[in-house]
Amino acid sequence: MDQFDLLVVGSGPAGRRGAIQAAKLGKKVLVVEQGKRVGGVSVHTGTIPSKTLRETALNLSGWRERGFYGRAYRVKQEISAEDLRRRLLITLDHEVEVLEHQFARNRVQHIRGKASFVDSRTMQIVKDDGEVVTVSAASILLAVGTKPFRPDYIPFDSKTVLDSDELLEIAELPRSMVVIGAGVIGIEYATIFSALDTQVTLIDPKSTMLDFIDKEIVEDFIYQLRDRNMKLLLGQKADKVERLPNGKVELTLDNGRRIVTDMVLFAAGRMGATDTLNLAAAGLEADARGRLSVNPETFATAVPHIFAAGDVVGFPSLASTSMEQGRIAARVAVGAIAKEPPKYFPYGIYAVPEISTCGLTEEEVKERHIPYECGIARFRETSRGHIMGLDTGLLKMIFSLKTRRLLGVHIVGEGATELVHIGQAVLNLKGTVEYFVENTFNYPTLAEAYKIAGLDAWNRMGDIKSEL
Ligand SMILES: Cc1cc2nc3c(=O)[nH]c(=O)nc-3n(C[C@H](O)[C@H](O)[C@H](O)COP(=O)(O)OP(=O)(O)OC[C@H]3O[C@@H](n4cnc5c(N)ncnc54)[C@H](O)[C@@H]3O)c2cc1C
Ligand SMILES: NC(=O)c1ccc[n+]([C@@H]2O[C@H](COP(=O)([O-])OP(=O)(O)OC[C@H]3O[C@@H](n4cnc5c(N)ncnc54)[C@H](O)[C@@H]3O)[C@@H](O)[C@H]2O)c1
Repeated sequence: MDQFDLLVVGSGPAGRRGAIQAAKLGKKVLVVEQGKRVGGVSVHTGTIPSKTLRETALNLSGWRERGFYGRAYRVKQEISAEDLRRRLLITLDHEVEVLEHQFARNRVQHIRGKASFVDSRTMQIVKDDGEVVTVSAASILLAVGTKPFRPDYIPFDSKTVLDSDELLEIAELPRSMVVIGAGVIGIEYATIFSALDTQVTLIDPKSTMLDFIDKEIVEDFIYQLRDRNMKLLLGQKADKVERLPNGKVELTLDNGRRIVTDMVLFAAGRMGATDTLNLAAAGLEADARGRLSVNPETFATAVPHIFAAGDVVGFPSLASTSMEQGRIAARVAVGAIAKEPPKYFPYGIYAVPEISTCGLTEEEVKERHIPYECGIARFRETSRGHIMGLDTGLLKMIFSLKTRRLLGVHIVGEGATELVHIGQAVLNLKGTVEYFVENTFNYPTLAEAYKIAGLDAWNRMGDIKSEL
């Protein structure tokens, strides 16, 4: 039986970063991955495919140029599912190639198979051909991620009623689509398909959406979705979903309303992929959603030499945070020093338009009774915005009146997920409104919106007090 310093189950962002970190510290590392290729949900069905699809949709539809040339502008008149898939396959190939090269350079061994516990230090790996390999390790990192939540009352068929993993395989683009679940996945895909001229209806039992995002940003976002004729049915539930003989799908909502559509995407959350790990043999137990509890600083589970990181430990379930969690877990596992990441990390929602945010929302600032001032800039006020033909886009910053420090930055619009990092740096370095007022920004850029929003707040906050 082979013996390793660290055995990593799963090759997504958490597993991959953890494995390479341990290898960089000179440890003998094995990664087990059940999928055909390394990369995890992030590379094969989640982050990278959805973002590639978005990029292709925006490029081929000419979406970014419509501010100038009108809503009828198209780069390609007939966009097919094949057009979308072509770019996807090339991007995924590159991602996997880079990852395999990283493993090879760092002497990380990897094996294809399904891992499950024999005891707390031993796992068996069942390969595709049925061969069983047993390995043991001083520490184990569970980075098994999640799979889509698929309740029994939804008649999934991979063609007209699908989950978000299956959506990438569709043969043709639907003319109409109902998305069930207005979480991040549902919203991203709903807006991407809407940009491709699919008539999209988004349904969620909750009467609000994106509750963790600043309300003003969500209101602006919703306005933009309605303005382009997307239907938002919030506070409504699909009680029944039936496939019709003519190939369409009929939904019956809890208020009796019926909707007939070409395709249904069910995107109502994900479950930790722990059901086949035989956790009990290691002395571990998952919660009802298949997730594992960990110490938030070390990512150790209840069994001290078994760690878990990434989506399997729950919030925030991002590729970005999963990578950091995996790295920290691996460092702790092999006895190196690990530092907690800064408190505020960015959240990027790659909808059309993008939303990105870091720090406290205005609602949170109010709840904490912090006296504050907001600064707002609209992209259409920037020269770069004029050049790009933008008539939407909003950047909002919130400052403490007491310390003048930036408390939160919230953006909706073109480039939001890139722009947010300026605010994130100022926030985590404890910068004040003066940073934006005193520094010169490149011109013309969208980043100039920071300057405009900074000045907007500063004009109302008054000049710096002498005691500061
Ligand atoms: C549609 C979609 C879009 C997303 N977009 C973004 C985004 O834009 N930005 C962002 O930051 N995040 C995004 N995410 C979230 C992101 O993909 C996840 O946070 C990230 O993939 C989690 O990484 P992970 O390492 O925990 O596991 P995963 O990436 O889920 O990988 C886990 C791997 O473990 C393997 N595995 C599981 N069980 C076993 C076993 N028993 N034996 C062997 N192997 C096993 C699986 O096959 C899988 O390959 C998105 C997710 C989805 C679904
Ligand atoms: N850009 C990004 O960072 C990004 C993109 C996609 C996904 N993700 C991650 O993936 C994870 C999963 O995303 P998600 O959108 O599937 O889940 P989610 O939990 O964020 O949202 C699920 C939505 O479905 C609704 N819902 C729950 N049960 C339902 C039911 N039975 N019928 C109808 N609606 C129901 C909920 O009200 C909620 O609005 C998230 O945690 C997210 O962080 C991140």
